[in-house]
Amino acid sequence: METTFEAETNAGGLRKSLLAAAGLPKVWGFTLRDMRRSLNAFWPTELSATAIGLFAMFLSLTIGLLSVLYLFWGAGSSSISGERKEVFPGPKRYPLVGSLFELLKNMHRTYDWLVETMAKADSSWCFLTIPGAKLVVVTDPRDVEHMLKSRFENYPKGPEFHGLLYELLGNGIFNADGEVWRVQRKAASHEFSTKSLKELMLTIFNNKVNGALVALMGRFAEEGTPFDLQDVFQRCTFDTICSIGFGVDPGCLAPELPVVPFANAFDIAQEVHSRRFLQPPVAYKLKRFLGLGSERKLAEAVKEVDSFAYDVIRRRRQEMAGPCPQQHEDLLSRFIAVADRETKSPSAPEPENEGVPSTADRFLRDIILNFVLAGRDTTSVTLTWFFWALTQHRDVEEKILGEVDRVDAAKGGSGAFGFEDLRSMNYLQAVLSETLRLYPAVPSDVKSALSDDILPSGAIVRAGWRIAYFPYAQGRSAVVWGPDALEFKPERWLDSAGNFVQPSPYKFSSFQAGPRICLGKDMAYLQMKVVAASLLRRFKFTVVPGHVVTYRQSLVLTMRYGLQVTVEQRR
Ligand code: HEM
Repeated sequence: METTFEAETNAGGLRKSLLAAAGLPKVWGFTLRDMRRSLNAFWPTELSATAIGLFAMFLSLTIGLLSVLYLFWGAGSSSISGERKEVFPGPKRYPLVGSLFELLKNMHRTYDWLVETMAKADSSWCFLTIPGAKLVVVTDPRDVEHMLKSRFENYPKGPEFHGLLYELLGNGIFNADGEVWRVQRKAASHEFSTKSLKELMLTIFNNKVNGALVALMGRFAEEGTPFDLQDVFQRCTFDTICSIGFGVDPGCLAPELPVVPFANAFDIAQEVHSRRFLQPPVAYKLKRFLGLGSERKLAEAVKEVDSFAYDVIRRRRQEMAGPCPQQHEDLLSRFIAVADRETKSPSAPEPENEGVPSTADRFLRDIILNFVLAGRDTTSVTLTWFFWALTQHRDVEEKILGEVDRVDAAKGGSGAFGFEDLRSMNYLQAVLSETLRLYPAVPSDVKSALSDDILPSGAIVRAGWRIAYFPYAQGRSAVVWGPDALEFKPERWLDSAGNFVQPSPYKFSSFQAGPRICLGKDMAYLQMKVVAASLLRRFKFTVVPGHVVTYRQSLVLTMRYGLQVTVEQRR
C-alpha cells in the first residue's frame, strides 16, 4: 500500500567513482555518503550515474567559486552573517548555500538534529537557511501563541505552501488562507458540531473496528505471522475517513489486503508533496515542467484520485436529482449546498462543459480530499506509536485494560462503546496524549511571515521568512514539560482524582492552536479510543525482535520501516 521512492540505483559504484573524480570526498563536513543519500532523496531514481556525476562536478565548481568569493569578501560581511553571530542561534551557515549541507547531512533525523541544535545553543528557537528560503523554528509556548493566535493574520500559510500542496489539495481548507479558508472553516465547524455527524462517525468506527479490523487481527493471531501494524492502521483510517467523507468504503481492510488504486494514488501524491518541502523550490518546479520522475508520478496519481472523487460526486448529484433521493449524512452531502452557494455554480456541469468539472465540483473535491488527508495518517501513525509505546510499557497497558474492563462491566459487557463510555476513559485519553506529546503526528508546521516581527522570546522574524512551531521539540523540552520530559508518563495528564486535565494548546501544540486548531481533534480521540479499547481487550501485540523503530522524514511522523508485530488472542 505504501509507496517508497527510496529505491537505490544499481549504479552506486560508478557514481562513487565519478563523485570521487569530481574531488568531493569531503566538503565542509559533507561526506560522499551524505551526498549519495541526499541525491537519492532529491532526484528521481532513474537519473543515470553520468548525470549524477555531472551534477557532482557542477556542485564542486560552484562550491569552489563560493569559497573564493567567501575568502575575498569575507564571512560576516552580509547583514545576516553579521547578525547571526550575535542574535541568530542555529546550525552552521555558509554564504549562499546557508545551512543546506548541515540539513542534508541530518536529513534522516531532522527533528532530533534541530532539538540538539537548540539545546546546544541553549535557545528555545533557531534559524536556518537554504537557497531560496529562511526559516525560524520556535518552541516557546509564548511564541507559539503569538504566531498562531495573537498575530494570526501576520502568519498565514502563504502562497509558497499553497503551491507545494496544490495538485492534491487545491484550495481546500488545509491549503487555503483568507476568505477561501474562512468560508470552509465556518461551514466545517458547524457540521463537526452536529450530533448527527458525530453519531455517524461513531457508528462507522465501531462497525469497521469490531468487524473488519478485529477479524483481520484474529486471522493474524491464528497464523502467527508477523505483519505491519502501521499499514493495517492506515488501511483502517482510510476506509473510515472515506466513509465519512464520501459515503464510500474503499475496502482497504478486506482479508486479502488489496492494493486499492485510489488509496495507492493518494499515498503517492502525498509522498511526493512531502518531499517538495525539503527541496529548493526550483528543483521540483523544473521536474514538474519537464514531467520527470516523482513529479510525473504525482501527475498520474492526481489523475487517478480526481477520477475517483469526481465519479463519486457525479453519482451523488445524479442520485440527489433523481425521483427518490436517499438521505446521506456524510461530508459530501453536507458540503454540496455550501459548494453551490459559495461558487454560485450550477449543480452540474453545463452541457458544453461535459467532462470538465464545474467550479462547485472542484470546490467539493478539494474539501473532501483535504479531510481525507487531514484525518487519515495523523490518526493511523498516532495509533502505531501508541501500540509500540505499550509494548515498551506493559504496566501502562495493564492500567488501560483495567479501565476498559471497568467501563465495559458498568455497561453490562455489551460490546461496542458509546460516547459516554469513551469519554469516561480518562487514563486512555492520557496515554494517547502522552503518545502525541513525544511522537506528534505533525512534528512541525510551517507558516510564512507577512511583516517583520519580534516574538516574546526575542526570536526575530523578517517579512517573507518561513516560521514553524515545532511540537516534536516542544514535547521533549525540559523547559516546557519539566525534567522528566523524555519519560513516557501518562500520569502527568491526570489530576489527583484521575481526571484528564486539558493542557494549554500552545504548550501541547500537536493539534495546532488558535483559529486554525485541528477540526478533527475530538473525532481523532474518539476513533483512537475505539481502536485501542476494542483491540487491547482481545489481543496482545509484540514487536518482532530486531525491528528498527524510527521515523521517516515526511509531513507526518510515520514509522520509517512500519511496525512489524505478532499478535496473540487474550481470551
Ligand atoms: C491524531 C490525529 C490528528 C492530529 C495530531 C491532527 C493535527 C492537526 C494539525 C497539526 C493541524 C494543523 C495543520 C496545518 O494547518 O498545517 C490540523 C488541521 C486540521 N485537521 Fe487535524 N489532526 C488529527 C486528526 C484529524 C482528523 C481525524 C480530522 C478529520 C477529518 C482532522 C481534520 C483537520 C482539518 C480539517 C484541519 C484544517 C483546519 C484549518 O486549517 O482550519 N484532523 N490537524
